[in-house]
Amino acid sequence: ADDGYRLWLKYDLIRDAGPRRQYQQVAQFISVGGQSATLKAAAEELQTGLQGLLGQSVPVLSDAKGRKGGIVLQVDAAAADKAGLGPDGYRIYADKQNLIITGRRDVAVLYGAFALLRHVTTRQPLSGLSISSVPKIRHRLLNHWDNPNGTVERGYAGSSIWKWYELPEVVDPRYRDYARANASVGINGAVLNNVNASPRLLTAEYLPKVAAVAGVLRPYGIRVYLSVFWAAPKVLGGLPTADPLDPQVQQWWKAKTDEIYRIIPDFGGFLVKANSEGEPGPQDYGRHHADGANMLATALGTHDGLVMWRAFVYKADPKGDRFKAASEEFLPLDGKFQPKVLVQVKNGPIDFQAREPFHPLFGAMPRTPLMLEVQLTQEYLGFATHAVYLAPLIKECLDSDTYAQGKGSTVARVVDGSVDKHSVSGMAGVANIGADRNWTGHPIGQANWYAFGRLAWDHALDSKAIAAEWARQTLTTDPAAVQTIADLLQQTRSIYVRYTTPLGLHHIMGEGIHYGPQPWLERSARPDWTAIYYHRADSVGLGFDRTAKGSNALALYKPEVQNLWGNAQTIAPDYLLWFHHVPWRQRLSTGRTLWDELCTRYYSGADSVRWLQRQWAAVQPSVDPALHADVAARLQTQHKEALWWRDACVLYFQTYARRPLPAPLAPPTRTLAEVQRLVDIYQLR
Ligand SMILES: CO[C@H]1[C@H](O)[C@@H](O)[C@H](O)O[C@@H]1C(=O)O
Repeated sequence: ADDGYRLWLKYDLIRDAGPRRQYQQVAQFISVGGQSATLKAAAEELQTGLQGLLGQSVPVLSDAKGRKGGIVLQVDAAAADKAGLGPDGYRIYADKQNLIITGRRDVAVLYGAFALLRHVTTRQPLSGLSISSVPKIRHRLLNHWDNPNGTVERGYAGSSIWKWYELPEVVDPRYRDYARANASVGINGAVLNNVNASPRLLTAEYLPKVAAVAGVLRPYGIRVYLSVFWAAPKVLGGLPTADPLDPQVQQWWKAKTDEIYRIIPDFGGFLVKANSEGEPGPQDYGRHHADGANMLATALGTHDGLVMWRAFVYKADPKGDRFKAASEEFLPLDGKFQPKVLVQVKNGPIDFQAREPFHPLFGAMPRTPLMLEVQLTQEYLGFATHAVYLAPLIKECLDSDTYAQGKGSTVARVVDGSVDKHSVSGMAGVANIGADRNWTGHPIGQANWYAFGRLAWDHALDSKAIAAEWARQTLTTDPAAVQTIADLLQQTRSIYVRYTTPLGLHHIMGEGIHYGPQPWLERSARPDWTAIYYHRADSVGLGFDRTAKGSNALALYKPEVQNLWGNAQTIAPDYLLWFHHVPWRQRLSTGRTLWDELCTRYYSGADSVRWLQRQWAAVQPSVDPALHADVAARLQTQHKEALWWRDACVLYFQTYARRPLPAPLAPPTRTLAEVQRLVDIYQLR
C-alpha cells in the first residue's frame, strides 16, 4: 500500500509497453561530465527514476564516448548565458545522438534532471525535445515554524522533521528525501526554525547541528537560513541591550555571523520577526525596522547572505484597523533598507485567511524588494482534515493588479522584481511538513508543497494544470481520473471559503487554536483578536467598512483598486464584507439580499463537500486503496465540520439579521448553544 512517503517522486513502472519502449530507447545510459555532489545527485536521481519507470538498468558513465541513445548531463556556462538561462535555468534538447540536459551551474542541471523525470512520469514525448525553463523568482524558500523542542507551531503533520537532539551525529535519511522533493520543484532555501525564534540554534552547541543539515541539503541546491531571536545578544551574549545602534550589539552580531559562515560557508541568511506578537525588536529601543534590518545586513558584510525582515506587525487597538498596521510602520521606511534586505509580506493584510485582498504593501514600496509569504500549513484552513488546494489562493494574490506602475503591475510582477527593477526577489511558503509518514498529514497537503515550488519557479503556471501534474505523478496514471482530481482540487478552496467565510468575512475562527467557527467571540487576550471586531455584525448589517466613511484602509491602494472595491454595488461579492458594512436586506449583484446570499453560500458550501466526496469516490478504482481510504475518511470529517461551520455562522448571524432562512434551505436542527459547545471542547486544555 502507498503510505505517501515517496510524495510525487514515485517512479513506478510504466505498464504500457509501447511508450515504455520509446523511452527506453533514449535512456540507455546517463553520462555526467563532472564530479560535484550536485551532478552526482542529478545522475543518481535520473538513474533511480528511469530504472523505476522503465524497468531496465541505466548505467551512469563519466563520458558518452560517441555512444547514442543516452542522457548527457553537462554544465555549459557559455551556452547557458547565450540562452539567457541565468544561474538556475536549464535546457533539455535532443541532438543527433543523445538527450542533453544543460545549464550554467550544476544545480541548474539537477533541475533539468528532475524536469526530465517529470516529463517521463507525465508521459510526454521525448523525440525532438527542446525545452528551457528559467525561474522568475531568485529565492524560493520554505519557512519552517519548527521549534528546537521538536514541536511545530501551527503544524498539523506531526512533530518536526529536524531531530536536534540526535544531530549532528545522527543524520536522518529523511533529510535527503526532503531535499530531493524540494529540488524537484526548484525550492532553493529552507529556514529551519520558527520565526517565534528560540536563540538556541545560534549557539556554538547547535550550529554544528545546523551545519549537518546544511550538508545534506547542499548537493540539492538548498541553502539553510535561520530565524533569529532579536534579543539574542542579551540572552546569549550577556549584553545589557539589543539596541541595533549599540556598537557592542553590532559587534556581537558581526562575530556571530562570522562564526556561522565559518561552519556553514553557504549559509543563506536571517529571517526576522521583530516587534510582532510580543517578540522583541528594535522598537524596544526607539529604533525602527530598517535600523534593525540594516544592522544585520551590515553584520553579513561581504558574506553572501540576506536579511528577510517580516512585515507581519500590528498593534492592539480596537479602534484602529489592523488592515493598515503594516503599511503604517513600513511605508515610511521605503528606500531606507540596505541592498541585502528583503521585506517579507504575507499575501494579505490580516493573516492567511481563506480569502484576503492582496496586501496593500505590494506596489507601495518601490524602493524595497518585497518577498511574498504564503502559508502552506492550513492554520486557518481546516488543519489536516480539510482538503484545500492552495494554488488558486496563491494565484489570486499573484494575479492581483496593484496598478503601481499602471495596468499590469500585478503582485507577481512586483515580487519578481520586474515592476520596480529589482534584481533580487523571493517567495516563501510556511511549510506544512512534519514527521508524519506522508509528510503533510492530509495527502492532499502534498499538492500544496508541490504547487508552491512550481509557482515560485514560474508564477504564470496554471493552478489546475499544476494539480493535474501533481495528481499524475502522485495518485494515478489514468487520464480521466487525473482530470477528475484536478477539477476537484481546483474547487476545494472556493468550497472552503463558502462554508467558513463567504462574501469577504474573515477572522471568525476558534480563538487561539484557529479551528472551527467562533464568530461570537467578544473578548480575547487582544482586542483586535475578537471575531466581532472583524465582522461587525449589528441589527443593520454585516461587514467591516474600510471605505472613507470607515477605517479608510482602501486608500492604501491605487485609485484603480479603490474603484474596483470601493463601491458596495459593484465590488465582487467575494470581497464585499472586507470593505463594506452591508445592510441585511441589501440586494446584491447576485439578485439575493445579503442575508439570503450569506445563507445560500453557507449551505451550498457544505453541500459541495458531498460533491467532493462523490468525485473522490469516482476515482477509487484508479487510486491506491490505502491512500484513497485515507482521503475519503478526511472528507467525512470535513463534511461534518462544514456543517458545524454552516450551522454556527447561520445561527449566530441570524441573531442580528432576525430573518428566516430563504427557501428551500432547512434551518439547522441544532441550537446555537449546541454548536458553541463544540468549539469550547476543542479549546479545553
Ligand atoms: C509564527 O507565529 C504565527 C502565529 O502562530 C499565527 O497564529 C499567525 O498566523 O501568524 C504568526 C506569524 O506569522 O508570525
